[in-house]
Amino acid sequence: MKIGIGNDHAAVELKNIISEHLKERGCEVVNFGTDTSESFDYPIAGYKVGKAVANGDVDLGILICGTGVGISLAANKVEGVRAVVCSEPFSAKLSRMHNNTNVLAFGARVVGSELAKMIVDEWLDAEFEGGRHERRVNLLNEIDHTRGLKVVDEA
Ligand SMILES: O=C[C@H](O)[C@H](O)[C@H](O)COP(=O)(O)O
Repeated sequence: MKIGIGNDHAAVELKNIISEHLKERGCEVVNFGTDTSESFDYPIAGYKVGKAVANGDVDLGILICGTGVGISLAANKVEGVRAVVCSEPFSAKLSRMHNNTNVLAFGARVVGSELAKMIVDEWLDAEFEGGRHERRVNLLNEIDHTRGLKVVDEA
């Protein structure tokens, strides 16, 4: 599996730890983030990873900034991206099973490295369940692709 990883200056160390962890799992890792502590604007990395996921250049994306919030917001602006910010493994796992998320974000100022690895593992090991969840993800996709939702707009 090919994973795109992105980060800002707040998350260089955790990005390196998570990249190593991903490689140990057998993943190929493509780095879209900064590698220095110099101030770096998170939307750039969030957009790059989001675009790589949406284009199919990578299978999934992982984003880390101070909180995971800004960088996930940037990724979610890219059509086709469903990014989730998680500080614990349960939501990470369910976000794939129910919401078919394709980008995971967390905060280097929020979670420690061991918890971050658990979040990543639960997310990667989970699978989309489909069924009723597919209908809901399709509604999300409709908003994403058309900026509207027929069931609401035409009611
Ligand atoms: O959501 C944004 C991220 O948490 C950034 O990492 C954070 O805003 C950067 O803050 P600063 O420039 O104060 O390090």
